[in-house]
Amino acid sequence: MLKMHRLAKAFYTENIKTQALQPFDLIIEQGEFVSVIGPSGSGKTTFLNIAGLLEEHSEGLYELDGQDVSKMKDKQKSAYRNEKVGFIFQSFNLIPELNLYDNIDMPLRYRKFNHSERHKRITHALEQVGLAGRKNHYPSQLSGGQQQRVAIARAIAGSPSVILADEPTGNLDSKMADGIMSLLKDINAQGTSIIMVTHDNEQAEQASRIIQIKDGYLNECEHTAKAIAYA
Ligand SMILES: Nc1ncnc2c1ncn2[C@@H]1O[C@H](COP(=O)(O)OP(=O)(O)OP(=O)(O)O)[C@@H](O)[C@H]1O
Repeated sequence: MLKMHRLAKAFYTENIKTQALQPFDLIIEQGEFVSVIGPSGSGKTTFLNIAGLLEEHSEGLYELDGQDVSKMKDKQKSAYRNEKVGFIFQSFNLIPELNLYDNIDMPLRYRKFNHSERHKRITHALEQVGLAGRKNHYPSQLSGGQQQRVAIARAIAGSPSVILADEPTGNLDSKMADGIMSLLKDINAQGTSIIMVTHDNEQAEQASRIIQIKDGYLNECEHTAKAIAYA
């Protein structure tokens, strides 16, 4: 569960203050699928980065699975991030020099799982994304949709409580995008929370909740049509 209370974020560059996120309250229960929409520069990535412990918030409280993350030291925070959060990016962010198996293995090694536990997790994750037969391939030998599946396998192999996806289908054609959306829905149905930034209203509608961010203000929306009307 993610619990944010009066959370806000300001960036300071030289003497300029940018209030990227205005204070907001938000609770996301375990197992929810939440879409985040909003115009360019509105604060979506900042929100996702704070949720994923990649960025510090400047005010308020953030608890991830009952732990107050603002009290954590850097090392403790990265270990907690690695355990609790899976990331999926628009540009896949796979390591080109490593085959699929080793790409998925990287974050698991960091968590010091033993060899057989890692093998079990990698094999299962590759099966779930439909790439079991490709473990020795390299990212460049795969289509964009397949590369995103590897990134999803890497995210789920660690059994995170939440997956944060920043425009996961932004670089894919519509058929591949549909495949990735149904995979994300399957993973969500197994209990993993998903928070997905998207510019695609049809995709946003597939989530159980839609949050719109505009000029740093977060608002809950019942429908994207309503969000567009406010934009
Ligand atoms: N590291 C930073 N330093 C200073 N300002 C920043 C930094 N990161 C983001 N901002 C500012 O915070 C605001 C929100 O940016 P953010 O990247 O979160 O928007 P976004 O909604 O994700 O945009 P897009 O859809 O274009 O990716 C913008 O005004 C941006 O310029």
